[in-house]
Amino acid sequence: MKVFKFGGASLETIERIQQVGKIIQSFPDDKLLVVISAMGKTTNELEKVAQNYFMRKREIAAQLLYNIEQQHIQTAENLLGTREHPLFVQLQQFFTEAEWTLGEKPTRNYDYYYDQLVGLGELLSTAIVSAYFNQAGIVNSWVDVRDVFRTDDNFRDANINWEITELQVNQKVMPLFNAVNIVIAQGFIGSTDQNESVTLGREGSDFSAAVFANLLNADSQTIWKDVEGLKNADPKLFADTINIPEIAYGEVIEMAYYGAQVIHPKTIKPLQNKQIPLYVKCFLDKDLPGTVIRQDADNRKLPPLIVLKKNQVLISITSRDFSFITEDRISDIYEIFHDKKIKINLTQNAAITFSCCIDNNPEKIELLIKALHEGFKISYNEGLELLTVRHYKNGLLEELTKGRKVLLEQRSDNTVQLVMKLPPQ
Ligand SMILES: Nc1ncnc2c1ncn2[C@@H]1O[C@H](COP(=O)(O)OP(=O)(O)O)[C@@H](O)[C@H]1O
Ligand SMILES: N[C@@H](CC(=O)OP(=O)(O)O)C(=O)O
Repeated sequence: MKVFKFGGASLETIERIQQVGKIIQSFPDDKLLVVISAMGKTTNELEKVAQNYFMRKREIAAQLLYNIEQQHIQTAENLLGTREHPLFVQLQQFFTEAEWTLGEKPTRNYDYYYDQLVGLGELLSTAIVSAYFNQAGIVNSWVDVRDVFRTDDNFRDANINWEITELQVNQKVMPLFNAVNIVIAQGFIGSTDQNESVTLGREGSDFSAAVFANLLNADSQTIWKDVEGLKNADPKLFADTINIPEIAYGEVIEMAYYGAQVIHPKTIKPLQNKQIPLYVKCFLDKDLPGTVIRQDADNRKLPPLIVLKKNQVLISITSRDFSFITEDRISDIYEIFHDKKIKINLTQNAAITFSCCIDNNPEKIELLIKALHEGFKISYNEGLELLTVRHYKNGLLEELTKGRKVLLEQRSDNTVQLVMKLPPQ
């Protein structure tokens, strides 16, 4: 058994969806559990639907949803060559459910409604791809992963209940492989014991695939991307990046943790726990060697690994009365961050100041400052970059920091982190 994951970029055009079909057909002897994300940037569009709905701008939300509906129906028709197919009834049902949600007056929090609406992208994409594959002779079964992945109700970042999910994988997914070699499931979503839809965090489909790989005891997981493999830096941000043929789980978990937006940080653990290798391959050219991520990869040949997080804010939290920022106060500060669901990317302590670097999310930061304001004086610096380099070399750091002012620096033997300010434009 192999687990494949195809992300939004691989489903962006009709040609790419057809290419995904060709990749799958080139594994005729394998059982494949195929996890699929929403097409292109659909999730971003659905986020706008959720935001407008919650801000009581229901007409705008309905219009945005209608646009998504038209795009998907057109894609489905282009792939199938007809509108006379049960797929269109299934798509209509998904949209009707979303319209019902839009018709309700919001009585619960935003995260709940977000999850009822935003997971729609994966239901649509998998239904379309599954129907198209079956018509093209790539025989498969479609599964609604909300009947399989049981989670808690931590909406927008739900946690898998492994015990129940394992049971449901065995009862509902395994038997499908008696009739077909290919099962298609949605990434990113699951459901609570109350049958409420949840999402697992943005870009969470890599993790969904890893959950399946773990519970199906797969031989391997492959994430099909628009890049030739895992590189030492994001090729969209840096020229002359180097492809990494093999790398250990531990290095990738660090890269993802520091913000490398290529693999979801939660993906590695379920694979490492069962020693399942993770391949990163290019869907544009499946014969490129790509990258293998596994336990005993030789890390000695690794180039410097560079992760750049843009749009950062450095917050300084200072005690008002010159009292020290001791463990108990730090614990209070962390509790506030946890409560506001804000991830801290880097911290630094001084006698009366606790500084931390976070992603710039103005709404969350406003709430954070309000909560911290009572006990502390707050100052912050926007428009920053957080650069992390593992296995760094000094010459390289000079090059990467050229023209930037370093506001904060932390170094260990093999990792350096710099918070930097760009020169004024
Ligand atoms: N270290 C890295 N190696 C390769 N790609 C990277 C790296 N860091 C960031 N990326 C970016 O990840 C993108 C692919 O991931 P993503 O867009 O999430 O794909 P998908 O949504 O299709 O799963 C690439 O286009 C590349 O710009
Ligand atoms: N569609 C979701 C989940 C996901 O993982 O997508 P992708 O594989 O395209 O990054 C998102 O955009 O967050």
